[in-house]
Amino acid sequence: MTSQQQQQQPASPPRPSHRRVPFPICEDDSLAPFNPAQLPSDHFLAQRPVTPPRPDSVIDPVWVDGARPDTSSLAAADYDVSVHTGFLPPEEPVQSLRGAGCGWDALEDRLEEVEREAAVPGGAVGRLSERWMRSVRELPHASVEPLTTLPLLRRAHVVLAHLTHFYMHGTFPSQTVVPASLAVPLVEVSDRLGLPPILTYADTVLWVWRLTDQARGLRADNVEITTTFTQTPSERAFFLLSLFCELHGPAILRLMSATLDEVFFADRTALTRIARYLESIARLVDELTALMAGATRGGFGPDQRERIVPEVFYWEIRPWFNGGKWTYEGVGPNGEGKEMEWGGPSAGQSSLVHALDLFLGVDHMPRAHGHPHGHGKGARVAADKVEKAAFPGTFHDEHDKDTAAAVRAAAAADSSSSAAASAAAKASASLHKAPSDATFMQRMSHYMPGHHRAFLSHLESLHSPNPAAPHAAPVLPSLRKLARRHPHELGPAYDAAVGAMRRFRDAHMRLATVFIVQQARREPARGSVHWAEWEARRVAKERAEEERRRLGEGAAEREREKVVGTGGTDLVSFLKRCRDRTVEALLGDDSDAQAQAQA
Ligand code: HEM
Repeated sequence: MTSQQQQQQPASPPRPSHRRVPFPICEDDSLAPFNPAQLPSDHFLAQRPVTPPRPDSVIDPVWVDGARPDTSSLAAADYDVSVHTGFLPPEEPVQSLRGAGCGWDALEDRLEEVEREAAVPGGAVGRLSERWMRSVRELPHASVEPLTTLPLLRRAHVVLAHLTHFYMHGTFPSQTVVPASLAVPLVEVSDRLGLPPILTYADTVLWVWRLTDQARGLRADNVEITTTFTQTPSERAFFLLSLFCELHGPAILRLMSATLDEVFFADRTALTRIARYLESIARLVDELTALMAGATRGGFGPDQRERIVPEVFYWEIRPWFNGGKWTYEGVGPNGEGKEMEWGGPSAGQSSLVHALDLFLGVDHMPRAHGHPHGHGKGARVAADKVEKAAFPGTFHDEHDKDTAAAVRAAAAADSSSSAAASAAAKASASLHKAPSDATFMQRMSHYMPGHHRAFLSHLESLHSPNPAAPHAAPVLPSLRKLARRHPHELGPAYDAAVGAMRRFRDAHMRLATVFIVQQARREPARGSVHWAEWEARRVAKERAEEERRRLGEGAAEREREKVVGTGGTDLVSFLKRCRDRTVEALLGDDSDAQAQAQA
């Protein structure tokens, strides 16, 4: 543009210098390249966490310097979120700790051995050799001393968490004691990462990939999953499905960041831009939905070549993921064992989905049935009851004590007996441990790397005044509030984004139905360790049917619910509830939107 043309342009209103979308949003974006110094200090992608994650666990000063997240990513580096890779690490993960010394070579060796041993037709749950199990117990204690960077710590968690799950489910019924050779370094490494000492979504998706061709960078057709339990294409595809979703993270986060910049100003230009960004977010979320729909139909990813076989997933892969109430040997203050209960990995631990919910104002807080906005104590108690029914092992209650006792008793008995089977079923229903007043989504955040959890809590705090420091930082109106205030400018775009999240959850429910609910009803292979458990359930169900005939329909219905339990009914109603919470966020013809706008 010539200087003469510039003079003829209508003068645009002066704008503060930090009104700048921090990253190029799309190809034709005309904004200047991002300079991190231009971000306002309270920008959600700029600020250091107010409280660093798990500060009490950072005991090694070397770690403080060496393991800080990579700050070259120009995005919320202190939160370990990258502008190029989102919640995935900015560099290809460390592939091996060989050469680190201090016991890590031996741990890598055990992992390589067991991956080979477990790669047998029909799966190896409950059938690992005593030779391998013993070799794990006899491992020298690995020291975390050489793990001075975040990528090294991540690899250590991947190795130890996989070895732990191989070990615990290498016998049937599963083990209940994590040997000190795994437990001690796992707890130490977990503390430093702000993770629980169990296999998480980070270990199975975020941190276990490598590039096929280094020159082509991170993209869906150039990435491979490196560590699996079964070495099957189905397991690789299962993790790739989530990884492909995460690849949308950078674009989504950039749009969220740009939106929040505009929310700060909320003038006419800002509202137009926000509407555009929300529509783009809706399109990106629809791409996640398309991935899920592809996986449900049979093929997804580049050339639709990835495929997860539902029965292989359910019977051969998924049992390796189970968490439980385990004794971690040698981790107590005086070297004694410590009992802890944790659930296994779930894409419910994906920070990306949580970030979208927070950003759009999808509220998962428990509330009383029929009271969509009820948040009182009574409402929470009622909703907790529903969650307890769906995930009985999630809560600390009498049931947990019974489960541990039942498992111990069953382990002592014949492993093919129905007692062992039903105890194992009970144990595998033990999913997630966390405070009983937290929602499922809150509990899932305990399974995210500490930096990501801090990122989400910072995102949340942008809209909520800090009662301890009411004047500390300006509080942004939530996007939902803003959309209600400006229904004409923002309503349709906001609803488009929330509607996309609803379609995402609809597609996810279909996926869970095909891969879990339907499979739970099918008979596993006769030779597999699951057959006895399945048979015990079948017999119990038959008994319930007899009861139905004896007691009449209503009572029998209740019996049937008890039997199906977490195998189907409860899971579906839980996922439906997450979907319903999303629908509640829609503004639609929200009658009180105008009233809010006046407020
Ligand atoms: C075959 C693939 C999948 C299956 C069988 C599956 C199954 C499940 C199940 C059983 C739950 C209930 C809670 C739990 O057990 O952890 C769940 C929750 C959840 N999953 Fe998946 N899932 C799959 C893929 C994905 C993917 C690719 C994503 C997205 C990254 C995802 C996101 C979520 C979220 C966010 C929740 C929490 C509930 C909600 O927000 O609706 N899942 N999933």
